[in-house]
Amino acid sequence: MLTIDRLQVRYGNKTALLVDRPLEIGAGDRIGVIGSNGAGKTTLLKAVLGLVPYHGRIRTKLRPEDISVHMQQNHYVGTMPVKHIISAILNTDVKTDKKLRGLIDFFEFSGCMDKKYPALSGGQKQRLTIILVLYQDAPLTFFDEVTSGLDFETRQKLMEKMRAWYAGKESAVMIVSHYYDELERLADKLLILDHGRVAAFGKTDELFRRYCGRAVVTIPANEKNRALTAHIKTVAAPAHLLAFPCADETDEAHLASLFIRENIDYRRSGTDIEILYSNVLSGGGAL
Ligand SMILES: Nc1ncnc2c1ncn2[C@@H]1O[C@H](COP(=O)(O)OP(=O)(O)OP(=O)(O)O)[C@@H](O)[C@H]1O
Repeated sequence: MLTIDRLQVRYGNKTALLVDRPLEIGAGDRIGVIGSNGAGKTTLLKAVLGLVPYHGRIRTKLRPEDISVHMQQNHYVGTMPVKHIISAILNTDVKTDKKLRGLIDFFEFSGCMDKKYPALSGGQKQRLTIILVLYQDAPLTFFDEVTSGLDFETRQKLMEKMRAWYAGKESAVMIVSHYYDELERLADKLLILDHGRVAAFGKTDELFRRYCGRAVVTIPANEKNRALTAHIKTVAAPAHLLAFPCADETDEAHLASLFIRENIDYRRSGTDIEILYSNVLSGGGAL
């Protein structure tokens, strides 16, 4: 659908993004893009959309109108009800357009239609833009931090809706997010950027196996737990956790029985994107 190859974006004399390997986006892909502030995530979307000059190649048969985008900041007229904004932007009749009604119902937005934009909550504002974006049924859609600023519960609900909306659809989605939990729900591939470079790209489960093994078991990083596990191999993890890689079931069972015996709360995961991200950045590798 779209291949990004040897892409370089510079702002002045500073390289903001350098993609040194082909990144392929295919039909049905759900690609999560992660990286710390300034890693080049938005710059990548802007290059694909032709909003910034770049060197390199972006190969696609998609026409500009086949790509839709939900950028971080959106502003709408604040003096008229939202329903008029929707019908003006989409050039359709809100009352009779079945596809639009379906989206409004799906995202539980009908109660907001008579409100003005400034009167909407953060989550409602995001749902408005999502409805406008999804209405286009584009083969490829970019979402740039759709849920930033929303509370945990609203984020979870919105992501669950998005996941359900896209289930079984052929359209490809690329979603930039700082929230690992929502990417775990939505993305099956990951693009990890670090200081403008591609640190990793691939299927989430394959990357997980490469960097962390079959699973990781995590426990709180306190003094007692450190002492107890000093002899056990760890992988990189956020500061509040100790993470132990497991190559197979036997490793998992061994750790679980130790932690049960010692009455330590533990968590097992084969998909934890935060741990995966930590290990990609720390240059960790296979077990
Ligand atoms: N218009 C611009 N002019 C100059 N530098 C820019 C411009 N836009 C972005 N940059 C710089 O390019 C780098 C990448 O920025 P980008 O916005 O792509 O990061 P990001 O990964 O999306 O960050 P965030 O998570 O904070 O949104 C940063 O160092 C940023 O300061």
